[in-house]
Formats: sequence, C-alpha cells, structure tokens
Amino acid sequence: MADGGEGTLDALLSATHGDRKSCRVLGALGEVQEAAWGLLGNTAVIEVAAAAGLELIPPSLRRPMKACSFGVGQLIKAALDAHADRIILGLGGSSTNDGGAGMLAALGVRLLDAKGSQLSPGGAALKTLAKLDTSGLDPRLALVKIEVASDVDNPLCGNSGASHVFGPQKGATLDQVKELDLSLENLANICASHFGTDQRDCAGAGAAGGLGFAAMTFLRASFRPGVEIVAEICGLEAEIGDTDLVFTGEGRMDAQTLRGKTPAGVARIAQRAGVPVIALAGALGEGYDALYACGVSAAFSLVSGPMTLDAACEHAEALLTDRARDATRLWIT
Ligand SMILES: Nc1ncnc2c1ncn2[C@@H]1O[C@H](COP(=O)(O)OP(=O)(O)OP(=O)(O)O)[C@@H](O)[C@H]1O
Ligand SMILES: O=C(O)[C@H](O)CO
Repeated sequence: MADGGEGTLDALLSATHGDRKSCRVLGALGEVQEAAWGLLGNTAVIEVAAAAGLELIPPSLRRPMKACSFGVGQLIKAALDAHADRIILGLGGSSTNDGGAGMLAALGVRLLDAKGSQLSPGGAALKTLAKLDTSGLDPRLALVKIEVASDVDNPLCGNSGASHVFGPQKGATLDQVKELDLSLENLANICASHFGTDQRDCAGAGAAGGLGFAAMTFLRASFRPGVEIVAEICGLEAEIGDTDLVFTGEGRMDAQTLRGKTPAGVARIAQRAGVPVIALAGALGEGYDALYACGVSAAFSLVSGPMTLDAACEHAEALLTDRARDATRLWIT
C-alpha cells in the first residue's frame, strides 16, 4: 500500500503488472539521475518522490531553499510522449518546497521577476516572482486527465501549510520555514491575479512542497487522497472483506497520519468491513492515539528498548517480525 508518497509506483505496478519505465531527469539539486515511472495501459503513474524524493538526499545535503521539482515536469513530459491519456501524479515524500515551480518550468511556464528574468531554481526564489508567462505550457496537457494522489490534505501556506509542517523534515530552519512560507504566499498572490482564482487553501495544495497547488492551478488536476486511489486500484476493500486481521504501519505514526497517510486510509476501509487493525510504526508520535477512533484497534512501536534511530532502522526487518508476532499472539490467545 502507499498514499501518493514514495512506494506508490511500486504498489501500483505490483497490483496491475504495469510497465516500469525509466527517464533521465534533473534531481532536486540539479544532478542528472534516472527516475522510474509506470504505464498501466494508457494511464501513467508518476511519483514526485521518484524525481525529487527526500530519501534520495542524505540529511546533511538537504537544501530546502534551492531544491527544485524540475524532474517531475520531465517525467510528465515522458508520459505525454508515451501518449498517456491519464496521469496519476503521486504527491508526497518530496525534498522540495518550491510550489511546483520547477515542474512548471519543465512544462513550459516562465516564472519571471520584476525585471523579466527567469527565476533561479528553488522555493526561496519565489519571493521575487512578479509575473507568469503560461503561453509556452505544453499544449498536450489540455488533452490529458491528471489525477493527483495526495498523501496529505494541507493547504499551501500558514501554520498548517507546506513550509511549516514539512519544511523541517527537508532541512529547513525556523527562519527558512518563515521565508519559504512567504515565498509560497507570493506565488499564490501572483497566481490569483493571473488566473482570477485562488486555490491556496484547497485540500492538498500544500502537498509535496506546494507542488499540489501548481497541479491544481496550472494543470487543472483533480485531487483525491492517494491512499484511496491506491486502495481502489489494488482492490484492497475486497481483500480486506475476506480477512481476519489487518496490519498496517509507517515510519512514525502521529497526528499527521490522520491527514491522509496510508495507515489511516487502510484502517478506514477495515473499519467499514469490521476487521481489526494492528498498526506497527518505528515511532509513535504526539497525537497517534487519535487513530483509535478511525479504525486502528491497537498501535505498537517497533523498538524493543532504548536505541538510536540508525540502530532501529538497521534492525527494522527483525523488529517488525518480532512485533508482528507479539501482536498476533495476543490476538489468537
Ligand atoms: N525503523 C524506525 N524505527 C524508529 N523510528 C523510526 C523508524 N523509521 C522512521 N522512524 C521515525 O519516524 C520518522 C519519520 O520517518 P519516515 O519519514 O520514514 O516515516 P513516515 O512516517 O512513513 O513518513 P511519511 O511522512 O513520508 O509518511 C523518522 O524521522 C524517525 O523519527
Ligand atoms: O512531500 C511532502 O512535502 C510531504 O510528504 C507532504 O506531501
């Protein structure tokens, strides 16, 4: 299962036996890299995390002010070249906070400052955005249906927005978070005067560093929680209907989990079917117990005692096996 973030492509390819494709793209920090995408019939599956994923950059090298989503636009172009008529765009697990500006640039939009010069890559540069030129937007986009599979429902700006909630995990300091938030606000203001509509507060606008906002505003993408799209394509509801017990989990379960992450979506489907759910997570963070009202029967942390995060990750497979065994023993006795 997946929720739009990393793993979405793998989950959909394994459920549908689709074709795994690969494309040379610019990574978030400008390095050339191969990124995977998928073709299920005429439907392309693109994961932001494949081109601009947080996991692709070690913590000490993360540059949230400069990281750029250009590679995501290149993947969309590859899907258009392959004549896809529907694109599922998975949002989540990104290293970028650029409001999708890089993606737009790759698709032909010119983002200009007051002097008419193109902005440099990254979220910080958006504070100088003064004008948009959308005349070069790839015309094929008008003929393709873009469905966003979003891992969260956060708005673009403010305390629940992309920069405040997800900036820190991308390496942003508090000052940088504030600067990035103002930059995204400027993007939203310029878009509001260009398009005459304002989608900054729509659910999911703040996903993938604000790329959600660009997808809804420029690409007219429809939005659904990613976990719902993945569950539908994988036939999860039918599988769960025939099941005694469901396991789900993620790195850290906390209040954020309820905003559209995989475990919350899985638990909701299991709850409808009356099947108990055990959630296993590396860590249980603040607010995780709110999941108990949403279908999770019991949640457990994997760690067996005090240990470093590195040790916990290194032994994750064994810890997961142990904790699954422990939980199942309680259930069967
Ligand atoms: N194996 C683990 N053991 C202990 N803690 C972990 C483990 N994996 C992740 N964590 C904790 O969870 C945090 C989030 O990790 P990660 O981004 O992988 O998880 P996630 O909750 O699945 O993320 P996402 O927001 O993309 O759904 C980590 O910073 C760490 O504190
Ligand atoms: O990529 C991100 O910013 C988070 O996963 C939220 O979408």
